[in-house]
Amino acid sequence: MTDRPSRSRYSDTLDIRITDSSLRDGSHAKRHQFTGEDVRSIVSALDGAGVPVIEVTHGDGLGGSSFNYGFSKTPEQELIKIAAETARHAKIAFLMLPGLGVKDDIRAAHGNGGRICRIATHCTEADISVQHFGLAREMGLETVGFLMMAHSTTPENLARQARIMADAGCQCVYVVDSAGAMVMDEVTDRVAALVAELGDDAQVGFHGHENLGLGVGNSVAAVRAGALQIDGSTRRLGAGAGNTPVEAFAAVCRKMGIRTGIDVLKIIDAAEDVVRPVMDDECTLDRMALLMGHAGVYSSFLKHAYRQAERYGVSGAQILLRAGERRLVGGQEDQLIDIAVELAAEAR
Ligand SMILES: C[C@H](O)CC(=O)C(=O)O
Ligand SMILES: [Mn+2]
Repeated sequence: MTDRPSRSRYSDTLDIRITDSSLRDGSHAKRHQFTGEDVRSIVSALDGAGVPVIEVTHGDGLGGSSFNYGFSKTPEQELIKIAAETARHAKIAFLMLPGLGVKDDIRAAHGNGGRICRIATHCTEADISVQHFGLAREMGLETVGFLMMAHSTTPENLARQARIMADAGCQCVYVVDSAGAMVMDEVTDRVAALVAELGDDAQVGFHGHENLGLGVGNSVAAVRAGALQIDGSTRRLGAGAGNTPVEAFAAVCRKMGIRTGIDVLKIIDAAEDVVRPVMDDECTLDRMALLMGHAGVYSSFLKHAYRQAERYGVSGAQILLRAGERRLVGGQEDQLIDIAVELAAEAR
């Protein structure tokens, strides 16, 4: 592979490390209805295929089970525990959004076998993660920072926010394309800005969505720009049109000589035989998902938009377009109700 800084290698055995988010980002697509058995079967298959990290939590992270975001069928701490008991090699990661989850949730996830604490903030609000990174490091957890909706700020601003996370104890800061709105050069510029800012203080990661059909291409661009950790979801099981498909990305990496530690044939089988049966539907690049990428809308809004469109008899596509105009961010799911009411009033 060319164009990659020679110092960039995750470890002696891996060039990059892939985290599978199907049991966390995929929770949005499942409307947070994962069962213990779903987690057991998916973790077992991914672990057997050599996936090094598997993320398990409510789609909106620890404490996400609520009226605003949607209630979980199974308590997430129970799912984390099952995942940790099932995995033989993979580390179990969990996500938390400060304020939605609290420090006690981190302690509980650690007690249940979670080993990587991923803390997510809007891309201009890294300062709210400082105390959580401090706690996680004190507890001996590996730390990852998630700068969400990264398309909505400049590479320079994003790098400044990454510095806040790294100084607080974050070991890898992710450029998170929550809306699946970035095209390759935008990923390259942001990842490169973080790599330049962080140097050896922290690694850089990339989390993509398929809303413009660019999950794999954008992830390759991120690796070329120096990202050492990449997220994906097997069978694209994630919000919006889903995440970068792990099985396709692993196959592409193999062709490019990038070592991921994942057995391509086994992950292809896991996608088809284990993950697909758990999914309600395929995560597809249909009109609604494509509009999200086009208008820069948070992927997790998709199911909420469908729900409010049905409830108020208005167009889901119009809801998403207005959400883009209002530049809504994660946590403003209730604003979709406001938009639906507005559209219904206009129609009368
Ligand atoms: C809480 C969000 O679903 C985190 C995420 O996966 C994203 O922003 O993308
Ligand atoms: Mn996501």
